[in-house]
This record gives sequence, C-alpha cells and structure tokens, in this order.
Amino acid sequence: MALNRAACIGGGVIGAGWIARLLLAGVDVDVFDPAPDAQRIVAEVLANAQRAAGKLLDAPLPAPGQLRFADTLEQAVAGAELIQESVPERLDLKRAVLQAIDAHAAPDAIIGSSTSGLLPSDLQQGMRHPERLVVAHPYNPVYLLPLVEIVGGHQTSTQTIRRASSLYTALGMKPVTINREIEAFVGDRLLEALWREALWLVKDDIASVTEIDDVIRYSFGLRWAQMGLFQTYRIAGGEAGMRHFLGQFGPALKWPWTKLMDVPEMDEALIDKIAAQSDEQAGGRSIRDLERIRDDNLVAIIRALAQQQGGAGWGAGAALRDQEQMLRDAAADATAAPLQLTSGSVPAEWIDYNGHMTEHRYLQVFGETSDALLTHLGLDADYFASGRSFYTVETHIMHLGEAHEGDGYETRTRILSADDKRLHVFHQISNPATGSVLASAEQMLLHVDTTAQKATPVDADLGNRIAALAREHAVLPGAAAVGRYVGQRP
Ligand SMILES: NC(=O)C1=CN([C@@H]2O[C@H](COP(=O)(O)OP(=O)(O)OC[C@H]3O[C@@H](n4cnc5c(N)ncnc54)[C@H](O)[C@@H]3O)[C@@H](O)[C@H]2O)C=CC1
Ligand SMILES: C[N+](C)(C)CC(=O)CC(=O)[O-]
Repeated sequence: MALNRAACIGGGVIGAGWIARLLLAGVDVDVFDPAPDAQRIVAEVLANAQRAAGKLLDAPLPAPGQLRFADTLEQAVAGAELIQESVPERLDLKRAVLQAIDAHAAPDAIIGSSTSGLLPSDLQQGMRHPERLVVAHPYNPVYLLPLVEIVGGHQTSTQTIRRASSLYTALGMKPVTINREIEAFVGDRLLEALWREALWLVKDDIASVTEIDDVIRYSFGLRWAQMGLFQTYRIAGGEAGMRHFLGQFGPALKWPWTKLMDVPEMDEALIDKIAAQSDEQAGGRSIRDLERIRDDNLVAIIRALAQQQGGAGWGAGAALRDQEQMLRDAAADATAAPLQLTSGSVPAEWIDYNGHMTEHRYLQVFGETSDALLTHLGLDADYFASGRSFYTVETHIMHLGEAHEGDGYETRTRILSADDKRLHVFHQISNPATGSVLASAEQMLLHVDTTAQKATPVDADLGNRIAALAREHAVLPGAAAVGRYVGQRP
C-alpha cells in the first residue's frame, strides 16, 4: 500500500525520527510542532538519518518526500493519509491532540500514536472516529530500528490494524501486532523491568551506570541483537532445550533476587548520582555525536545480520533485505518523465579524425545540461555570487552511438537521488531524428560553500525544489543498475 502524504504532530526525539523515515521513503510530510526549535531538531535528525541510510541500504532510495512545517495542526493533517502523533506522554494532552486530529483529518486517514505505554482505549475517548486510532509504538531511532508495536483499543477496527500494518511495512518497518492492549505493550514492559533493577543497582552502589551498560553490551545485549529472550534461553538449555532450561532455572524466579516489585524513590540524590555517572560515561560527547556513534553501530549490526543465512538475512537483517527488495521493485517500476533541457546540432569543429563527434564534446554537452538543470532549479548569478554552488565531483560516461556533422541531438535528464548535499543525476544524449541514444552520463553533483571550499547542505527551500523535481523526474527503470558505476552510493 503506497503512502504519498503523511502528517507528524510533534517533531521531537521520536517525531523527528518518524519524519526522517517518511521523507526517506519518498513520502511528503507536513509537520506541526509549536516549539521554536522544532525545525532545527528535525533538520539535525534528518541529517543523521540520511547519513545512516546511505550506509545501511544497498538499494536506491526514492526521491525524498517534501517537508513542510504547518502553522496549525489543522493545516498539517489536511490531506494526510497517515497522521503520526508524537507529543509528550501525557494522557490529557494526547487526548486533546488526537481529538483535534480526528476533527480535521480526512475520513479515511489512519491515526497512529507513538505513545510508549498509554492504552489506546484511553486515547480513543472523545474521538468521533475512534475506530481509526491505533497505537504505533516505535523504537528510537525510528529511522533505523524497524520494529513498530501495533496495538488496537476496544474501538479500533480490524481494518485499521490491517491498513496500519501495511503502511508501516511500506516504510521498511517490522510491525508486530500485539494481541490485546496492556500498559507499555511488550517492549517497554520488558525494558521497564530491566530499568527498575538497574536503578536499584545504582542506588545501592552495587554497580555504576557504566558497569551496568558494559554488562549489557558485552554479553546479552549482543545476543538480543540477533535472537530474543526465548530463543536465547532455548539454546542456554543445551541439547535438552527449553524444558531443561525451565526446569533448571525456573525455581530461581522464586528466589529473593529481585527488587522488581519495588521502584527506588527517584529522589534528587538518586537523580544526581545517575546523571553524574552518565555525564562521565558520555565523555564530553554531544547527543548528536552519541547518536552518530549509535547509528554507525546499529548499521554495522543490521548489515552484518543481513549477510547471514546465505544473504537472506536474520532478524533485523532480514527486515533490511525485505526493505531493499521493496525499494528495488519500486525503482524498477518507477516511470520517469525525463527533463528535456538542452538540444542542438553537431558543428564541424566537434568532428575528430574518426569522422564523428569527438569524446570530450559529449562531456561538454553533459556539463551544459547539468548547468541547465541548475538554472531549472532557480540557481542564478546571485546564487553563485552568494558563495554557494554545485560542483560535479564524479562522471561516468557511456558512449553508445555516433554523431556526425549536422546531426541533431537532444538531452533527457532524470534525478536518481538527492540528499541535503548531493544531487545524483542521469543524462542521455539522443538523436531526435532516429531516437537512438548516443551517450549517457551519470553524474554526482555536490553542493558547496565556494568560500570555505567545502560541502554544505542546501537550504530547505532549494531542498524542497529538488525533491519536487525528483518526484516528477525520478529514477528511470533500471537506474539502480547504473548506480554501480558511481563510487558513491546514491
Ligand atoms: N524518546 C523515546 O525514546 C521514545 C518516545 N516515545 C513516545 O513518543 C512520544 C514523544 O516522545 P519524545 O519524542 O521523546 O518527546 P519530545 O519531548 O522529544 O518531543 C515532543 C514534541 O511534541 C511537541 N509538542 C508538545 N505539545 C504539542 C502539541 N500540542 N502539538 C504538537 N506538538 C506538540 C513538543 O514541542 C516536542 O517537540 C511520547 O508519547 C513518548 O512516550 C516512543 C518511543 C521512544
Ligand atoms: C523510555 N521509553 C519508554 C520512552 C522507551 C520507548 O518507548 C521505546 C524505546 O525506544 O526504547
């Protein structure tokens, strides 16, 4: 089920992650978030997400969706097929926001709440169309971790559950539908149990936050990255498997090991202790630094899991393989109306000793066509004078035919992909009289600060213009195959 337009209400840690995943899947996104720094946060998370996607995926991304920040919730939700609510975890606030969404969303729009643990039946209260509300609980970072817990409330229709699962799958996610609503669903109940115990261990000075994190990441955290709890314990039972494991370790559950039933008083002293140890653990790294380290690690783990089972992948690796295949199928189906930017006829001075158009003239035509593309995007002398431009950093030319003096030629251009700094384009030169393709060029253009002489992101306005153009003149059939010639993955 293809998704064209979504709305995100709340653009914080999770909302920005949703926005990034949607945009990278080619979905247009309207955002409403009253926070003055919402656009900055979304831009920073989006930059991380584009960076991670470029490392993660061995398949062409579609042209990115268009990002718009709406002045009101009503404007954001109008026309959206999916509305993802990610406002703070307060039942009163979520109910008010969900009722506002419900009042202004299209009748067939799905409303997903990112809540970590509030019951959908409670969230549905007061909605005119509660049947379309579903909990769609993601895990941070939303643009990398595929799981989304789908939980219906008493009034949620089965059609909504089915459509929601299909929509999130189309975003490259792994929906898991929870059979019956319960506070904190599945993942967060398990995480809360671990979190409570860890808090006691810090409070009672049994171990520091670093020591606890090291115990997790040097042992069962690695196991859990590829097998869950039960599969891991089945193996721990040895040849006799789970029955043996339960027999041997079952009684331990009755031992007074745990303080799980109690929660330490989260007083100032405990908060100060945890915060101080966490600051020391961070070692001066910013949250964005830590997010990039996390993303690189997750990409490495997911890609390693994707190599398993003869390349079919395991766990999150299999989910990545499914997403890559979906992207390839979409790319192969993409029909692109080419941009016709330049044309002309072959002058005598372009003919070489072989009696046909000489090779460097093809590069000249391709270069002129890229220039025409920048003009088409509205880049003019003022733009270049402002110290910004695009440099061509890579070209792959294929010579497929010959041109002779007086032959006409025309070019067709498509955009293979684009991000905040790169414009990956594909030009073809054809003879309009015969229709034969004479040459093709795949080029990577980089947006640069010509004063600082370094790559720099395009501004939101140009980014949206590029995204709109890419949607109209997107990946041509088989373009993914062309990408193999360019060093940089699109
Ligand atoms: N942070 C996490 O690890 C995860 C959080 N969640 C859930 O996602 C939801 C959002 O949590 P976070 O992103 O962490 O919070 P956050 O505080 O980072 O972001 C919340 C955003 O909502 C905005 N907001 C507040 N009132 C609003 C309104 N009336 N309309 C539109 N926007 C409004 C705020 O300006 C803020 O940008 C919560 O329900 C949380 O439980 C789910 C999974 C993981
Ligand atoms: C801490 N938390 C409850 C907000 C965590 C989640 O909801 C899921 C996650 O990303 O760990």
